[in-house]
Amino acid sequence: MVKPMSQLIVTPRVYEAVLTILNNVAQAQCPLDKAYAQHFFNFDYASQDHAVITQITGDMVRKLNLYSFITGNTITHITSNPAVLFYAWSKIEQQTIPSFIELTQQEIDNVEQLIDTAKHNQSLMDGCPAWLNTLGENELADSWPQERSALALAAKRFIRANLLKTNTVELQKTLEKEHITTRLISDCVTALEITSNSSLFKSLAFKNGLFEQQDVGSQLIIEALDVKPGMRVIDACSGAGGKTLGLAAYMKGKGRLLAMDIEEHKLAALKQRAKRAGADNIETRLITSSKTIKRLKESADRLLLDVPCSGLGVLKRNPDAKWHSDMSESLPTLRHLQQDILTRYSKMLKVDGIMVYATCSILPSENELQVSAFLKANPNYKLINETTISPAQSGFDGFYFASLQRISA
Ligand SMILES: C[S@@+](CC[C@H](N)C(=O)[O-])C[C@H]1O[C@@H](n2cnc3c(N)ncnc32)[C@H](O)[C@@H]1O
Repeated sequence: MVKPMSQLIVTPRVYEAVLTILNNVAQAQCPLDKAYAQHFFNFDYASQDHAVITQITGDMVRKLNLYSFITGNTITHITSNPAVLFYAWSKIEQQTIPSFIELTQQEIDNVEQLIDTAKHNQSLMDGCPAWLNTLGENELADSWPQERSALALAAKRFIRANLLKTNTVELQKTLEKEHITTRLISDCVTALEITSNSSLFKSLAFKNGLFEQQDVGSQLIIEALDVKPGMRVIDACSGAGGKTLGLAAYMKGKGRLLAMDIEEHKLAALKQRAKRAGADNIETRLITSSKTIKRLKESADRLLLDVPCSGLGVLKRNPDAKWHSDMSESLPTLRHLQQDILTRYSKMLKVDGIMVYATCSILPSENELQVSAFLKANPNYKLINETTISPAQSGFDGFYFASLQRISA
């Protein structure tokens, strides 16, 4: 069972908010982050209530199949009996039962009996759907149960200090003045863990570009590229620039950093974020055809291929992904795309240059097996090292990254 952070105060307004957001995710198939964004755009809450809403909704979305088993409602109709749902949540998360919910003795007995039954099925207690359990067992064998349990926990919040403007020690002091408390992370020079419930994005420190929210694994991928000021660097699947901005900070504004993606709106968001971060050596380029890539042949000292993947390493952060698809169609397509990107995009690297292939997955079929297949077909690259960040062992999100060097044309 998850140990609660503290006893949460569930007011009728919090209760209604959780049900609305949950309905949007479970019934309308809205991604959790969008459901939060929509709700919090329309309604204002005190920061304490905001935190309670996201914690309870997250607890429920992480284990929708468990709540479905206990309430007797399908996942899409999980909110049909809200009092039973909240009672079950209080019991599972060891929280105080909201004072205003009313249940019959029979409903209470039923829930308690079903929780006792569920405790004999650890996969159900971990909120793991059958398709994911089979996939995890096939790919990770004995290490899967531990990873499965780790992926069922609430995600911790981490930020990356923007080295263009500050460092972790200085940032920690600045944030304290805004009542945001943090902890230094020994494994990573840019990371702080947020230890208070404070809202980050309303802080002055965020508006001034002193940090970005980012998991430690992502920050370690940035570090692995070992970029230096003056280099020519390509981030070929940059998205909205989570890692591009970190790379820019290590480059100290010197050299050329090209951020590329196939989605224009992501590159537009990157430009906004770069402005706030004070990162002015970033150029964005939309990939419109294979020519965009061919024109950059042998041009990069460093190349990041942060490829599209199943995202199964970051289920703590995006638990809704477990319920929206069983990935039986998307996973083979993704693996094919990953190998295609490795094969074609690696040609942008100069001889002696280093590229990092990265995913936010812990499945070997998206990670080490992709890299070994690439190396077999391309003996002009060599593996320098590879790392899997295990959610079970690290407490962070799950990632994989491999550094490869091009040894000849
Ligand atoms: C894992 S995400 C990247 C996240 C990003 N690097 C970050 O740190 O925030 C993968 C990205 O690859 C992009 N993508 C998908 N197919 C692509 C392709 N063929 N070439 C380049 N980028 C692609 C997606 O739009 C998505 O933004």
